[in-house]
Amino acid sequence: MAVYTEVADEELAAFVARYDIGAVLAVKGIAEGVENSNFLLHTERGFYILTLYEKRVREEDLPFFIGLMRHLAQRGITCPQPVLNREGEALGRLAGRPAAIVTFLDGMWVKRPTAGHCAGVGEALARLHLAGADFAMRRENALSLPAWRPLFMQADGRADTVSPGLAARTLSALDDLERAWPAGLPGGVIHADLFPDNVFFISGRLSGLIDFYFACTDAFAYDLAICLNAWCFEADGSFNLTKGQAMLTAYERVRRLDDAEVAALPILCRGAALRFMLTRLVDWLNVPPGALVKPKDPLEYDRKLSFHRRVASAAEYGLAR
Ligand SMILES: Nc1ncnc2c1ncn2[C@@H]1O[C@H](COP(=O)(O)OP(=O)(O)O)[C@@H](O)[C@H]1O
Ligand SMILES: N[C@@H](CCOP(=O)(O)O)C(=O)O
Repeated sequence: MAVYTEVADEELAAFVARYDIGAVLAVKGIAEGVENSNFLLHTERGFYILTLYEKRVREEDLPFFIGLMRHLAQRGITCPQPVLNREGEALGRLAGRPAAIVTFLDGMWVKRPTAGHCAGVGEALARLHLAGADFAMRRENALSLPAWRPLFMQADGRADTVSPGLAARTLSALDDLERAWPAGLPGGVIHADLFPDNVFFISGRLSGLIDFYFACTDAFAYDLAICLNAWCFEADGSFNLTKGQAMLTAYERVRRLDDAEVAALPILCRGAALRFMLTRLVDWLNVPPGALVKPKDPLEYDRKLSFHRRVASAAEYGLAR
């Protein structure tokens, strides 16, 4: 469960009283997620999500995330909407953290995605990329290539305690990526964390996207690489070509990849795998005492990275050209 910050009942009641959502009837820490503290808030007006922003979210970036969710919703992307308090503000402070209340989205995330789910995500991702085109704000990706070596340094020489050889494998991948990371690919607003737990479905149909707190301005194809990593591998570590094909075909029905993006896909997939391996590794080695959180396995992404390092072209992900 990701609850890093506890909220006292009186403090919560005073915070909620600033909104037009009635009094608090119940509040529960949410048993998913690893980044922020999330609570399901039941008030006299219905259900909401209360988020307290934690370590990786910079307070100055919050207007970008809040503005983006509103912008995307206006363009037909179903995502949580920030609730404004009586002063017209979406952001406040609670228990010493920046905090916001957003609308509750119906739907469930899928633990075992099928090729059909992967197609749904491919299409939704491309729609998100197009919908973000006229969003006026920019936010650099704080977890892109320049951040990876410093993140690895945070593992503080302890990588090999997680798996023998992990430090050497990571450094070799980092060297390769720093030499060849592509520049100038088509880009704009990307979600940057569209994992299964951030995509809701109702009766097999995609019903909404959540968790825009890594969203930023970066290459569209990198976002697709993140999704290929997160959705198209099986529990035994194998890449499922049918799922990759379903995702890429559905994406391209909405937004066609250009030749440079197709050529870059293998290295983008390596970068995406390394990025999630590194944040997971740092979190695995630094669980805050008393936090209710289940850290995610960094080695899952170490194995995915090894797979991508053997990939020669986007055809191996299922892209037909
Ligand atoms: N707007 C929402 N509507 C419904 N459930 C939500 C909403 N936001 C978050 N959740 C629930 O909370 C969980 C954790 O949220 P998430 O934003 O992924 O956490 P984190 O900020 O730690 O990444 C989700 O998997 C989902 O179950
Ligand atoms: N998707 C990331 C973790 C990001 O946080 P979450 O709270 O959305 O799960 C990963 O799997 O490493």
